[in-house]
Amino acid sequence: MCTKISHCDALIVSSGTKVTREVFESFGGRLKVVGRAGVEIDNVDLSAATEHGCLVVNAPTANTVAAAEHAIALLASMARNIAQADASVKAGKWQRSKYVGVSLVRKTLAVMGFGMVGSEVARCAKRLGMNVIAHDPYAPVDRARAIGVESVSFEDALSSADFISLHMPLTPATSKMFNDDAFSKMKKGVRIVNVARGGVIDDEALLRALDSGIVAQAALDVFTEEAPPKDNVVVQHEKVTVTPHLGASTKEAQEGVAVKIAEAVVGALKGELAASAVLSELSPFIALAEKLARLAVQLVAGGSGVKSVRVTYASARSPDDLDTRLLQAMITKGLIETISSVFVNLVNANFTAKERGLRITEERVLLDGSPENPLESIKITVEGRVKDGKPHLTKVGSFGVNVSLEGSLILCRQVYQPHLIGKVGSILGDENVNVNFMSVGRIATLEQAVMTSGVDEEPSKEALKKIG
Ligand SMILES: NC(=O)c1ccc[n+]([C@@H]2O[C@H](COP(=O)([O-])OP(=O)(O)OC[C@H]3O[C@@H](n4cnc5c(N)ncnc54)[C@H](O)[C@@H]3O)[C@@H](O)[C@H]2O)c1
Ligand SMILES: O=C(O)[C@H](O)COP(=O)(O)O
Repeated sequence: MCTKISHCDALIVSSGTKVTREVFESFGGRLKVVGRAGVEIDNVDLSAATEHGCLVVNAPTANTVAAAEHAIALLASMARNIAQADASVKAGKWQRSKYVGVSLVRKTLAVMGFGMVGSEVARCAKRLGMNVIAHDPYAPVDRARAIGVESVSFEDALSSADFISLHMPLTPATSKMFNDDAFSKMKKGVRIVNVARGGVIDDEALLRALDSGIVAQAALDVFTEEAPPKDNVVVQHEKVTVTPHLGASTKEAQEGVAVKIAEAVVGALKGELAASAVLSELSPFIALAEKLARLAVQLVAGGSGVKSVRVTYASARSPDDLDTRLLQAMITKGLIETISSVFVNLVNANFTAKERGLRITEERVLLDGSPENPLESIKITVEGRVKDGKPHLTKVGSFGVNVSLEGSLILCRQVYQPHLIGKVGSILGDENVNVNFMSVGRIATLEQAVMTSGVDEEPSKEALKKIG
């Protein structure tokens, strides 16, 4: 493929095509945009795209209904053993008592991930007479309430659901989040549907849950490895119904993503601002804006979600001399990409924010002093500056801190008291996680504080739980 495509300016792919660093290198810098005709862009090497100055755009809404309909189809066919019964009759058997199913009406469905697909599944399930609850730490509570769905905690969703349908993106936080611990909290006999990403389920843990009867049935459209090996024990399990990543495979959805991605690619090729056109003086602030937003959205996890964000730029430049469109696009990117499968770039940032009901208001603080430096600081809920060309976090809420935003950070709110720093250090040390710096921002002695630790390695979820 690499020889043919080296004469192209744009590439459009589905989830099945891996756009690797080698593909970008084979273009010799000619490739200007990669279009992902779908939602998830986990098949595109984004750091290679950035290094090669290539925009990546996707079509995040055109297959939503198709995916939701597929989830409902799998839910209903699993509950009534359609796939297993079909195979049985085709094999010349007539086993009516073997395939007695369960009803959906008045049963509780937990929708995990209340975004475009999850909320559509919830609407469909309510029309089928199901009681629907949702778990999504970043979705505004009123989004679920608006359609009569109760937002609940992860544990409450697991313990009260008869059916669980997964609709969150595959991120470091959601990878294998349905593991032995999660299955142990579920109601015995629960039924699970996954049309999100295979990686959110720990396959071995699912197998143990199926064999122990905790999980009565599973219906899977997505897999950790696609196509899964023929002898994959989960795929071959008699209690499992499987389809080959068909969530978006309707004529209507494929036409929809085709039109949307063509428009996005043309828009990108004509785009006002391309990544490579970034004014070099703003470059360090681009990274700062995105990192502050990624941090801010995680700080509100479990709250009512992010609906409106106020951004304050402190600068000695007059407003007319400082174009913040790019900074706002990067803030949108940080706020949405951290919790979603949508890929945000300069071309789609405004549209994506509006589509998710995210309001970003900007204000300026005009500083005295030399306009040499384009910006003194950017404040979201967190505040940061650029020091020696690197993004720095300087405030979390009302707490002053001073930490580099390079690499991974752990932030802990606490009442500052002796031994806490040592305890956090030893929990991380037990996991061979190297702490490259630690700082505590506090208002006064023995008052509320924020401890910020920079770490070289990603600590385990268990370690973070212990620190919490
Ligand atoms: N099987 C298919 O063919 C198919 C089709 C469409 C979408 N998908 C996949 O389904 C997933 C959802 O798609 P979408 O368009 O609804 O995306 P979306 O971004 O609209 O929704 C994802 C939701 O997950 C939530 N989320 C993030 N982290 C979470 C966590 N830890 N716990 C609970 N919720 C969390 C986000 O807040 C967001 O609301 C994506 O992974 C997408 O790739 C698959
Ligand atoms: O992420 C998506 O949009 C879905 O998984 C569909 O992927 P596809 O483009 O391979 O159908």
